[in-house]
Amino acid sequence: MIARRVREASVYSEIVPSNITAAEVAAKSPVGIVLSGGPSSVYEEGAPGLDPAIFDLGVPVLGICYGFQVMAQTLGGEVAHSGLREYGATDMAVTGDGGVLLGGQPVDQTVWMSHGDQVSKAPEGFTVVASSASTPVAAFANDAKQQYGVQWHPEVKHTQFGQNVLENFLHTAAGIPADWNSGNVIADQVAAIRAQVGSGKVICGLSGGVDSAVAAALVHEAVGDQLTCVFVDHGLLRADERRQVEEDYVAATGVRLVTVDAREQFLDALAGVTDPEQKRKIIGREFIRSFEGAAEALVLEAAADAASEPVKFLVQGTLYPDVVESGGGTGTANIKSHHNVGGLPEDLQFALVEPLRTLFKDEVRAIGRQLGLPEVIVGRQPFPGPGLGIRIVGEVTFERLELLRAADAIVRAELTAAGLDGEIWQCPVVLLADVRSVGVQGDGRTYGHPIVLRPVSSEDAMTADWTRLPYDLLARISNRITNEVAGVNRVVLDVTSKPPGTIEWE
Ligand SMILES: Nc1ncnc2c1ncn2[C@@H]1O[C@H](COP(=O)(O)OP(=O)(O)OP(=O)(O)O)[C@@H](O)[C@H]1O
Ligand SMILES: O=c1[nH]c(=O)c2[nH+]cn([C@@H]3O[C@H](COP(=O)(O)O)[C@@H](O)[C@H]3O)c2[nH]1
Ligand SMILES: NC(=O)CC[C@H](N)C(=O)O
Ligand SMILES: [Mg+2]
Repeated sequence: MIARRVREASVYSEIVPSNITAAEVAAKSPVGIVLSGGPSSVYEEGAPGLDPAIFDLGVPVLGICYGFQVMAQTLGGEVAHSGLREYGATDMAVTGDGGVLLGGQPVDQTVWMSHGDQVSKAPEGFTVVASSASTPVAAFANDAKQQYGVQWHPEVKHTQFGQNVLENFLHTAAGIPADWNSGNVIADQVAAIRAQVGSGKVICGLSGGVDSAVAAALVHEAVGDQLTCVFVDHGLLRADERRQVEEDYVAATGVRLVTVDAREQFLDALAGVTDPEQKRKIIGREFIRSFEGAAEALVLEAAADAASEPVKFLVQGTLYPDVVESGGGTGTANIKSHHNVGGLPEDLQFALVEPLRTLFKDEVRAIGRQLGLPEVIVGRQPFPGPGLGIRIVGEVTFERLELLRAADAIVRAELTAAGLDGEIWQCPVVLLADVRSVGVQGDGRTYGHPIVLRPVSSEDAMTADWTRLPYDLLARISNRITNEVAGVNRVVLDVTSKPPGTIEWE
């Protein structure tokens, strides 16, 4: 979230683990450092600390929540567990003139807090610039050293002046210009792709989704017809998806596209598997096997006329959230293994070309528009690579896929008819295959499965809220699904935000 908000301030940002050394930080030449929050308590055995020399690099630092507490502790202040916890919206007051971080903001404001520990004494040289009823030291500043900290979460939208705090740190305190945007990404990436692949052949996993469409367009811009796109029909697709990609997509972009029919292969590999992480790893592996098959076929085809070399490069539309959620490196939690990152097999032979790996979805959409991709592609709702495979809670079978495909088609048709496609981020439809409940249909007893509707609103899939769909629309969807999809006798609505729920159920 913090990285995302920094980008929103037109400053490039990257996440690194807390055990990075000062030398490694220096090697990256950062112009500012933000220390994030976290669940530990600084005084606990084994709590994440940081290399104290980071504070001597002369780089401006902003500590947030746990980062603020670590800063206090490392620089000679004190952190205590007072038993006064603050969760959620909290009244905070700016003290004095607020300094660089809070100057110009209203004295009384609402911030989002989420902590049980607090800084009981600011380190020497630091001025307290905000406090709340339970937290006298809610923010501090040391202008001479350009070091700042806040107990609350400025990255959260519920914090009234949160973005302003971040921008004050970035632009005013650290003096970083607001000059990062998607325009420079295109030129940089085209150059980087050319340098990486040279005259080699490249294949791109193309799904019909936004990310791979934009990745393919960038690579096409860089290396032209060295590129062939490969669409894998793994049998976990939604109704009509294959035709859409094969016809509409090719018509809009003119890319060279090969389709691999891997329906049996995926279904066989998934037989008997119910654990979500295991499903994701199997799907990740079978995707790569399909790409290998397609690459070999291309080489054989080329062998007929020209010198044919193996395809060494695989383009994927991997985004930063895929990497972050897959536990991208040390120090971040593994939430779920996205098939294209954490689900990749160990014996991967391809060199990956992932020009969007550091970007968020809205940035990718902006790049797609700049590259001239049509709105039907750029504005599409996301659909995960593992598809319906991670929307069947329980074993994936052909019959269950058919059932879910039918329910999903109804939901999509109704949302489109209601004109809501542009308003919701996406609406996973989930089959609880291991749950059954009693119903009465056609005057007889049924013992069927529930279908879950998961409409969400989001800006970047990092956080999301459940979308308040009109009741009459929900009623129509429920009615149609229970009438038209045999085996389903109940439709339920998921009213959980992210966090704590993720968007997909598995
Ligand atoms: N059916 C598929 N065939 C080939 N490649 C795929 C397929 N599904 C996913 N991929 C690859 O995996 C990557 C990640 O999938 P993901 O769903 O995150 O992206 P997307 O489909 O391109 O965009 P969106 O998030 O809008 O659905 C894709 O960019 C693509 O490279
Ligand atoms: O290509 C993908 N491969 C995956 O393995 C995967 N898992 C989740 N998603 C999509 O990512 C976004 C965030 O989803 P979650 O809140 O469920 O993690 C949502 O948009 C999800 O649909 C995936 N996309
Ligand atoms: N959100 C956080 O960073 C919490 C920090 C620390 N665990 C606390 O409870 O005070
Ligand atoms: Mg997709």
